Amino acid sequence: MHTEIVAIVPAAGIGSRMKADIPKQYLMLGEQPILAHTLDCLLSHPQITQVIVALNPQDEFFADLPQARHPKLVIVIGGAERADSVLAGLQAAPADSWALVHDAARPCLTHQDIDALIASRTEFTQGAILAMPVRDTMKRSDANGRIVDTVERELLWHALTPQYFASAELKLNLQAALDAGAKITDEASAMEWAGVNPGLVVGRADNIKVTHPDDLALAKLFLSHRA
Ligand SMILES: Nc1ccn([C@@H]2O[C@H](COP(=O)(O)OP(=O)(O)OP(=O)(O)O)[C@@H](O)[C@H]2O)c(=O)n1
Ligand SMILES: C[C@](O)(CO)[C@H](O)COP(=O)(O)O
Repeated sequence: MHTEIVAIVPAAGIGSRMKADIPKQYLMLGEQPILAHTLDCLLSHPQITQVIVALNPQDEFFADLPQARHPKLVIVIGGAERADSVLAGLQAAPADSWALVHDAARPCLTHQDIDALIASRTEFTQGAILAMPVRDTMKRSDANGRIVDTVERELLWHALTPQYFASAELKLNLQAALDAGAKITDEASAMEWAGVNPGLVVGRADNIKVTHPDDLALAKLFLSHRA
């Protein structure tokens, strides 16, 4: 059974936690911006037929990226929240495709992890996400920063991206969850809202999301080790 696989890249954020003077996806990471690294990984994967990028309506940087002219690329306008940007990408996805939704801010993704996630569909037929088991003891705090209790960590995971679902099912469930006012911070939470139990595929620890200023040096170190 051949299924078309598209990548959807929410890239419409402003990166406020990064405290930079430009959106974080355009901060230089070695020789090119963060988003360029992310796009290179997805555009070069042989099973990905389209890369749909959701941009901020005020984006003034994307057109200058060499990747902007790639024949596999499709541009859509993102929305107020990440989920809205993903939904805009899903509107442009072929109806019978499967979507790999991947944060622009995760530039250290590898083909190895993409291959593992795509292959997981034989086991997780309703979709799966890359994730990392929690390694530290996990504490829950009160509003004053004091420990309330320790959370059992054996079954806790860090959700990563890509997150891999049938485009039509994800679009339907994401729209319904948002219409119902559900808090949706990743694609799996929309599928969970609809009663699906997505699979968890162990991903690389270096597939970090560049969120705070010190994440940039870490991402640079990870990519330099690849080279
Ligand atoms: N309205 C939004 C908000 C976020 N994103 C994208 O979703 C990804 C993960 O979100 P996050 O790391 O939170 O990025 P920002 O929202 O830009 O960061 P911040 O929350 O610090 O402003 C990023 O690639 C970001 O560009 C998006 O496409 N549309
Ligand atoms: C999708 C995600 O990267 C999974 O961990 C995360 O939920 C994004 O959160 P953000 O606050 O939008 O960065």
